Amino acid sequence: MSGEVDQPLAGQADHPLVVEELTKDYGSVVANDAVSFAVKEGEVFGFLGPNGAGKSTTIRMLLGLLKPTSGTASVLGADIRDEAALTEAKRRIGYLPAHLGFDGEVTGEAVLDYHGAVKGESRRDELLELFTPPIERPVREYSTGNKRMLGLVQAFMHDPDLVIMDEPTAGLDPLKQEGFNEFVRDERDRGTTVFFSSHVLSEVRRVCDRVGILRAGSLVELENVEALLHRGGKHVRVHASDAAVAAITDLDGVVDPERFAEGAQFIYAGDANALLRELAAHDVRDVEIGEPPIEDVFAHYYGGEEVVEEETIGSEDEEETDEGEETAGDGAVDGSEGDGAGTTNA
Ligand SMILES: Nc1ncnc2c1ncn2[C@@H]1O[C@H](COP(=O)(O)OP(=O)(O)OP(=O)(O)O)[C@@H](O)[C@H]1O
Repeated sequence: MSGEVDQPLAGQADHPLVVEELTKDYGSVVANDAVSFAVKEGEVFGFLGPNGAGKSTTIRMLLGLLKPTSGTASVLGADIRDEAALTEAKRRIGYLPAHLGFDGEVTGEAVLDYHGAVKGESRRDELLELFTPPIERPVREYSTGNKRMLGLVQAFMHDPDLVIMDEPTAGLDPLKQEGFNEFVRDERDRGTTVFFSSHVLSEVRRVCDRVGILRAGSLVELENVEALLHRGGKHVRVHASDAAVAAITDLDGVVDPERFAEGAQFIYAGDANALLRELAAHDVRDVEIGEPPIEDVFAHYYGGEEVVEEETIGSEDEEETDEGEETAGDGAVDGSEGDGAGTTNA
C-alpha cells in the first residue's frame, strides 16, 4: 500500500477532484468508508474495484445525486455540499452514469438537442464521428452499446474540464472500446481531467495514469499504473531441462511456478541479476521475460474475487433502472435514495 493513502490530500486541495474522508452508510452496508484521494488536472484516473465495492456510490456523491453520511469532496473547486456552487461547477463537468435512463420515445438527436441547449454542444459533430449512435432513431431501439455512445457524446460535447464516468465502456464492442481509449488519451493531451470507474483491468492499463482501488468501501491502493505493474514483478516463461527448471524455480522471488512439458512459467519478484545469472548457468532452450498479467497484480487487492480482463459485450445493463436520466448538466435527481440529495440545475 502506498504511503499516499494515509496522507492523500497534502498540497492537493486545488486539484479538480478532491475526495476527503467520504463516507456513505446505507445502514447495514458501509458503501464508502472514509475514502480520500485527489485527481490532478489533466490526469486520467481509474477507479477500480469488484462489483459492489462502492464505486458508483462515490461517483453519485460527487455529482450531488447522493448525500454523504460524512466527509466531503470538491469538484472543480465546488464543495459537493454546496448545492449552488455544485450546480455552477457542473456546467464544466461531463457525466456518464452507469445506467442511462434516456427517454426511450425521443430520438438520440432530440436527447442531444436538449442537453446542447442546457450546457452547450461545441464538440457535438466531432464526437458523433467517433461515437456513432444512430441519432435519427428513438432511443428505445438502441442497443446497450448505442446508448453508451449517445451518453459519451452527451458527456463530452460541451467540452468539459472534468469528466466523470461510471463504467464508460460497458457494452461497447472492442473496436469502439479501442476508439474510446484513444479518445481518452487525446483528451488528456488537451488537458481534460478524466475520472472513471471500471472493473476491466486491461482498459485501465491502456489509458490511466493512476488508479485507486476500492475494496468493500475502502480505498486499498492509490498508485501510478506503471509502478503498480513494476511492483507486480515479471512474468517469466522458460524452456529448459527438468534439472535446470528445478534450480531456476528455487530462486528467491519466484512466485507461483507452474510446470509444463517443456519447462515452467512463474512470476519473478526478486533481483533481476540473480535471475539472469541462474538462467546463464543452464542450457536454456528459450526464455521470455515480460510484464505480469495485470489480473495477477490486481488479484492481491481483489482478494480472490473475480476479476475481468475484457468486458463481455452486452453483458451489462440488464438491470436497467427506472431512475431518472442522470447527466451533469440537466439536473438529475436521485430517484432511488429518498435522501433529498437530488439537484436541479437546468
Ligand atoms: N440504495 C442502497 N441501499 C442499500 N445498499 C446499497 C444501495 N446502493 C448500493 N448499496 C450497496 O452498497 C455497496 C456498494 O454499491 P455500489 O453500487 O456503489 O458498488 P459498485 O462498486 O459501483 O458496484 P458495481 O461495479 O457492481 O456497479 C454494495 O454492497 C451495494 O449493495
